[in-house]
Amino acid sequence: MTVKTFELKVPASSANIGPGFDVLGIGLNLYLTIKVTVDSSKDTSSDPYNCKITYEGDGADKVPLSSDSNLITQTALYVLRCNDIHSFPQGTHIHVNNPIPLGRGLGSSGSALVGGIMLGNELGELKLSKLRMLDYCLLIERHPDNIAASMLGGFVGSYMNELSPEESEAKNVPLEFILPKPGKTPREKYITEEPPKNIGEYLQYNWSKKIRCVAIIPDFEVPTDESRAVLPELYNKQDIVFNLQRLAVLTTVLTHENPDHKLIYKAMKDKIHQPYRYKLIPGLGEVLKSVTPDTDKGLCGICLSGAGPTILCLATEGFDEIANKVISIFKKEGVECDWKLLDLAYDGATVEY
Ligand SMILES: Nc1ncnc2c1ncn2[C@@H]1O[C@H](COP(=O)(O)OP(=O)(O)O)[C@@H](O)[C@H]1O
Ligand SMILES: N[C@@H](CCOP(=O)(O)O)C(=O)O
Repeated sequence: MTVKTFELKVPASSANIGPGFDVLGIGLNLYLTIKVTVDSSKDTSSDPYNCKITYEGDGADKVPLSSDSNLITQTALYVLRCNDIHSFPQGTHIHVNNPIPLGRGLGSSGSALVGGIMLGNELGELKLSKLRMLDYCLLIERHPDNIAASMLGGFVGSYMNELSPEESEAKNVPLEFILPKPGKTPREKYITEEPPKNIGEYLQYNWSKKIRCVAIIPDFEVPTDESRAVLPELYNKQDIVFNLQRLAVLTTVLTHENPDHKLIYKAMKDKIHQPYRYKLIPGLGEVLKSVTPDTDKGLCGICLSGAGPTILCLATEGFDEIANKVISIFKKEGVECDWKLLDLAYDGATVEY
């Protein structure tokens, strides 16, 4: 009888940071943990792929516990399948503890994907590097900002490489062939090939240790798919240049040891995703307009976190006051909020035996 145990820890993320839509992200010290035990003497045959799942934390009332429909295990099965392994080892048990609120723009799905890929990597003893694992993540998530921040940690910029026509075709394969719905897709259509190599490039920037993150979390979900569906296909030149100019300044100004609050605030403005998302998040326009370094001591910048509805305030002090101001604006719209004071998770996703 062999027993193997290990624990995966994956940070939450806040993607975009204002103008860096699909480009920038920070890993946050709010961790999805996955405790794994493989005990070959245990009977796990009641699950279609031999994996007992237990779960606590956010989403406990709705996250599926069958390995063919849970995002973490579906993702692990995808990596295993690409490496010619078609089930979890006999006696696999994963216990998930998830404090990351689902559907709020703190990267819960990105963290689940990163956790799932790492789970497959460990169980299959595949020895994939973090960069290679990001290729697998990108076939599912299709934008690099949140997954790169969760996988690598810290403050990360990323872009997608231009791929050959064949590689692009492989990258854009329908999602249901990668994460098949239980019983819906014929087995022969499952993707069993490894993803193209080096789909993305990533760079970790420094981050001023004086800047902390206030996440104000409204009590409703905005699924990322819906929040992306409201964005236009085409943009005008002025709006793109507006964002590019700010992005160039933002990635450096956030690294300065002594933060320039007013410059950060201005450099965090955006014209390519936040305005289109106002209609999904009552109060968002008012929040972004009303909380400023002039009116709120300690505030550096404010933006929508990921696809929303969470608001990310970067600040050096006055954390409670800033959070309470945002909460009071949402309250006028009938929206209740929770809030958390977070710091960057510099190590990214980890595995411990
Ligand atoms: N720990 C988890 N385990 C299983 N599924 C998860 C987990 N975290 C997120 N998900 C899935 O991802 C969905 C949320 O993804 P998404 O809409 O992209 O929001 P977010 O901004 O939180 O990433 C959830 O409704 C759930 O289906
Ligand atoms: N760039 C993406 C980021 C989505 O992040 P999430 O935390 O909401 O999953 C977007 O803005 O759509």
